[in-house]
Amino acid sequence: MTVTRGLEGIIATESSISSIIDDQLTYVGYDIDDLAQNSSFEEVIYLLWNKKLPNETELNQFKSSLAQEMTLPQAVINHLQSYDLSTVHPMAALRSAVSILGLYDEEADTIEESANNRKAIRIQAKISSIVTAFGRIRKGLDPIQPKQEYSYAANFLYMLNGEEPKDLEVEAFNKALVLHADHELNASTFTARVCVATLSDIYSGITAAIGALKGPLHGGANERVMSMLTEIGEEDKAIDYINEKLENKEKIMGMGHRVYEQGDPRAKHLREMSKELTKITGNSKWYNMSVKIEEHIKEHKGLPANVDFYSASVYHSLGIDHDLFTPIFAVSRVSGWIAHILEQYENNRLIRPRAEYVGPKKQQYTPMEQR
Ligand SMILES: CC(=O)SCCNC(=O)CCNC(=O)[C@H](O)C(C)(C)COP(=O)(O)OP(=O)(O)OC[C@H]1O[C@@H](n2cnc3c(N)ncnc32)[C@H](O)[C@@H]1OP(=O)(O)O
Ligand SMILES: O=C([O-])CC(=O)C(=O)O
Repeated sequence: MTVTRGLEGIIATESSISSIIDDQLTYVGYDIDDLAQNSSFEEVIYLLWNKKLPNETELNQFKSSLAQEMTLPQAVINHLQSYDLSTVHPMAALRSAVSILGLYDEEADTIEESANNRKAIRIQAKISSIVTAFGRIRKGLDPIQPKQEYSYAANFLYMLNGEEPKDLEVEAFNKALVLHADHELNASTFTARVCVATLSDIYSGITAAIGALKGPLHGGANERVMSMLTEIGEEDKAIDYINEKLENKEKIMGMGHRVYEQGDPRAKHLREMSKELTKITGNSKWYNMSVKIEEHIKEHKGLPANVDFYSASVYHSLGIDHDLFTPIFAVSRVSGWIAHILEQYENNRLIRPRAEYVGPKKQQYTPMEQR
């Protein structure tokens, strides 16, 4: 047996959802640059789930079905209010809350196609309400009901902050959601597919995927990028800080990627947004510091920035709490997880690779009293 550590380069499935070819990312064949520039997040969700762009009527219907499903069961809110949110990481709370959401969905345990399509809408709609409710409850505030007339991006910011978001904020947040929506067979998507390939249900698949996204080598990196920038504090300290980390063989969060060699095509959009948002904050420190780090790592390690690097300063500029960065990634990526889960069900086979056994062999069993 040949072991490929981390399954690098292994083609584990066929998929017609997103592709990365020659460092270019497409969703259903549409270039991410075009989608980031032109589309709403709702349009992208529709594209990922239906493999075609919606016409105006289809999009309006889709938007309204999402907006109608955003309200959370009171039991989920009660659950969020029942523990000490000052000590719980929001990704842990989200993982548990999505699982609990399944307990209040009468169709949770069926994997029948039309039920799955209805659950897809419910989960996509409600995940944003869970994250924003968490963000408010821990500050002693009540969750806010979404506005039917708002877009998904605008509703998220509104439900989090309780005030009408500015156009530039909605535009930036919508673009971030579009850019994070899907990414071929990344670790959390693979996790979701492995889970449902046992013919388990969609809530189990999403709960498992949230657990995988939480880790710092994956979605958890965006929060840690902001911790790093905050720890550095001043622009002129950035290079010494990074050099020390590299000398200690520590990884720089938001840098490097398993698949991209030259660079992550999403990073340039987030870099531009990070720069643009300094217009709102009047503070270009985090953007300037990020550029310095990116250039230094590229030059000295040959590693490009990934999607998590500039999303940190983008979300910070939008006034979002740092530990909500990864939950926001989940709010977007759940669209991709659902698309992959539905694709897995369509042509399912149990995912069960092998391990090469390297432990001791032919051991003699010793009775307890002789050990
Ligand atoms: C949305 C996302 O999930 S994007 C990724 C988010 N994660 C991060 O930003 C965390 C930081 N980055 C990393 O840890 C890695 O680049 C990963 C996990 C993303 C991909 O890495 P892999 O393909 O598994 O590469 P691996 O971790 O084996 O690293 C290969 C070499 O590059 C180095 N390297 C990779 N990334 C980094 C980094 N960010 N900082 C410093 N060195 C790095 C490793 O130390 C290793 O060096 P060595 O060969 O001298 O030991
Ligand atoms: O594809 C990966 O390995 C990680 C990533 O960039 C993502 O999930 O967006």
